[in-house]
Amino acid sequence: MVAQLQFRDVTLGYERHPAVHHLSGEVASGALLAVVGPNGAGKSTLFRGITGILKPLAGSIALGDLDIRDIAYLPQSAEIDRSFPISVFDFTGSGLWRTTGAFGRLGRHECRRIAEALAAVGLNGFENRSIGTLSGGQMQRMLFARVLLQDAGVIVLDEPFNAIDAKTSDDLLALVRRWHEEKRTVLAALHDMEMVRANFPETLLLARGAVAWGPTGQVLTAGNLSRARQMCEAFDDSAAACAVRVPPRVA
Ligand SMILES: Nc1ncnc2c1ncn2[C@@H]1O[C@H](COP(=O)(O)OP(=O)(O)OP(=O)(O)O)[C@@H](O)[C@H]1O
Repeated sequence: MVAQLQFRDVTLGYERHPAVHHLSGEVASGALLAVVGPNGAGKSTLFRGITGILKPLAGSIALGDLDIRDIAYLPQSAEIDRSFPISVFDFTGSGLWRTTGAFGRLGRHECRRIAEALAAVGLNGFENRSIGTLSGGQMQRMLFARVLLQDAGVIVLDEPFNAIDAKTSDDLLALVRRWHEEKRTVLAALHDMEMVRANFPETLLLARGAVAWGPTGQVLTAGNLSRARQMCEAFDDSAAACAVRVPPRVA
């Protein structure tokens, strides 16, 4: 197994209050991993750590030879400021920033790629619409189009199927399957356990720390799910960072 991501006793949090505690483990290159857990379990926090938005309070997340720009991140749609005056075309085109730079000119080739990505998610004809006019499902499709354009080796999806209808969810799940077939590493935070059981071979059950991590069938047991709920309920949100700081290991 070639590890793509390594969590080395990593603790992540906000203003010195830990939200994810002492997580260790590896995500193999090409894995299709579901990250599940109750509300507040730390799924988004973990993803912010992986994408470099949040620096660890202790421990580290090793990326091997992966460049952080080769990680595509689909945030929860609630995190997108829909009042920002930007068109669907330009928003989606920001997926090309890695190659064009933030103020790079979009040539004919780039414009064609953006159009193709929008077509792949069923949004042809929406190019000139302002993002604030999109429905929830259309917004989610646009976020997937941006990830498509990024052409990244690691794809991190935070609740990608939240509050969307079955057709949209099926279409977008097909893209996830395609990324997996293309040997990209995909991590997705999900709440729908049936979807996880049917589509994600590996699962990390999180409740501020790892409750279980491995083959989905062995992780999603009634006992583990109940333990995760209890651990989240018992967690003290105002706890200070651990007194003993674990130094990052040298690769
Ligand atoms: N920006 C922030 N500042 C302070 N605390 C935060 C911040 N974001 C999250 N938290 C806290 O960190 C903890 C973990 O939250 P997180 O959003 O990572 O959980 P989650 O598993 O993604 O939850 P959900 O399923 O509800 O999206 C929660 O107690 C939350 O209140």
